[in-house]
Amino acid sequence: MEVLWALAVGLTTLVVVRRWWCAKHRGEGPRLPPGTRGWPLVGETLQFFAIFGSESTESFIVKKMQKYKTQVFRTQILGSPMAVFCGATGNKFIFSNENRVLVTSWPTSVAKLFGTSIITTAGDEAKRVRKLLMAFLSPEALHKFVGQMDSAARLHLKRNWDGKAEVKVYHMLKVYTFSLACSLLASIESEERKMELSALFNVFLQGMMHMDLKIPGTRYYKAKKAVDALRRELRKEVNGRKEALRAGTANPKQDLMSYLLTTADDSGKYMSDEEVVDNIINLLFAGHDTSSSTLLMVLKHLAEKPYYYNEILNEQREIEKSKGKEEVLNWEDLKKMKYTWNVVCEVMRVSPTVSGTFRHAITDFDYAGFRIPKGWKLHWNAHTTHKMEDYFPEPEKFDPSRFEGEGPPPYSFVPFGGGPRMCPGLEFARVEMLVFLHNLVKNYKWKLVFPNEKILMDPMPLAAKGLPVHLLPHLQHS
Ligand code: HEM
Repeated sequence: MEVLWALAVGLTTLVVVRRWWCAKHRGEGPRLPPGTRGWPLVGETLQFFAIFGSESTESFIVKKMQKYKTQVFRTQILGSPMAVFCGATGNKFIFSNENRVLVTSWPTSVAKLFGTSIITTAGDEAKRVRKLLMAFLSPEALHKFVGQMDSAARLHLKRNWDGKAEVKVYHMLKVYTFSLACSLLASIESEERKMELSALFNVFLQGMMHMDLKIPGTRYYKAKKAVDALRRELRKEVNGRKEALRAGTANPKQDLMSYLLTTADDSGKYMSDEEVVDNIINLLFAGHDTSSSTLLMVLKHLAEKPYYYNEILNEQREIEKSKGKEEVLNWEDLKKMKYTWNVVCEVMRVSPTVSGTFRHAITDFDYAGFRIPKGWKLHWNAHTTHKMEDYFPEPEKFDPSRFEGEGPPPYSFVPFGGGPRMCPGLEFARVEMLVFLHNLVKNYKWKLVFPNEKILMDPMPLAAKGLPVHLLPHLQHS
């Protein structure tokens, strides 16, 4: 009974405090976007992050958009006021105004772990780093890595899928994308070395979004230790590579590490060894979980939709027929994978791997008739844009033909973001995923072990049971 009384008093107090808080801030400026600050201190953090915790990621934002009927609304997340920009118009504004009125934004604790790398730089420095990275990540530079990716995919399938009746797709895809990233970014080929780095990397990933408590045993503390160890290990690789480049036993264009060590920026300046290490860690982070989560969703959709699987198989078989048995894929082959890529795009439309990212306002500015004050956080959201009827008729229908011809209107399909901060790894991801799908479908069909397995957003799509599948190898075809 006493517990009930205490609960009732507690709840009433919370409601009164909340009303007082809302009333206090109601008059804070007629031109601010509509919205509410939610509860004192916590604001609407729980509701907002709940969108990342379930499959129906758009509910919080969609409800607010329906309520306010504007292109932008305000909320309060983790103690900061935030404006949420909706739809293609909102995306266009955010992507076109980097360094003018806004800049990219990561929590300080996360930025601290990444040191001096692309995501922690802004303005001219960000442009300089991006240009150096693009020397390796541009389509032209990636041409020569297609064959290497193909060999890596074949080897991975041979070692980890062939002869198995069942595989846990999520784990296998992570192994594949991490291993490929180690090879292409730093020519790390030893399985033992990859496992050592992957173990450190996983501790880093598990703790990076946690609070910087500086208490031994906490997740962030462990993540900091793990990233320090990763830095030491990659520093050893960099030293070894510099020796080899001097001795002429390494190729200046063999991987990202070599590119970064041997390419100067427009002013003739080279990246420091620390910068090279930090950027490789950054790309390992940004590049492997994203691709594995996307492939996970592609494999899930293909298991559920045999029609699209068969169409992809036909396309890939045509490419296979045009090649010798041991001949690896090349850039021309990738150009023929249009249908397969349209299916991947439709999967990224209905289940975007990255829901959206954050910026912050570096000056007061006006948008859609509202004032956004300097210092506010800003958010753009792929999930909501991808489900808008205006850009995608019958948005719930799975239909890869949306990507034929001109495709969706500008800024409406944004799985890789946009503008100067757009994902620099887009082409890398495209090639990596197409090459993997080519090799997978031509060897296997698969069936979900748990047809209704839940997909969690953590914050990227993750299958609750790891998406185990029954593997059904094709009978030998001519
Ligand atoms: C399907 C796979 C991938 C998806 C869906 C994806 C998506 C994204 C998104 C949405 C952003 C934020 C863009 C913005 O804020 O406007 C981003 C940033 C980034 N991505 Fe990717 N990405 C993928 C693969 C990769 C790969 C393979 C790499 C590297 C090899 C990579 C490297 C990066 C980096 C370094 C950034 C930060 C860019 C900056 O802050 O300027 N990504 N990615």
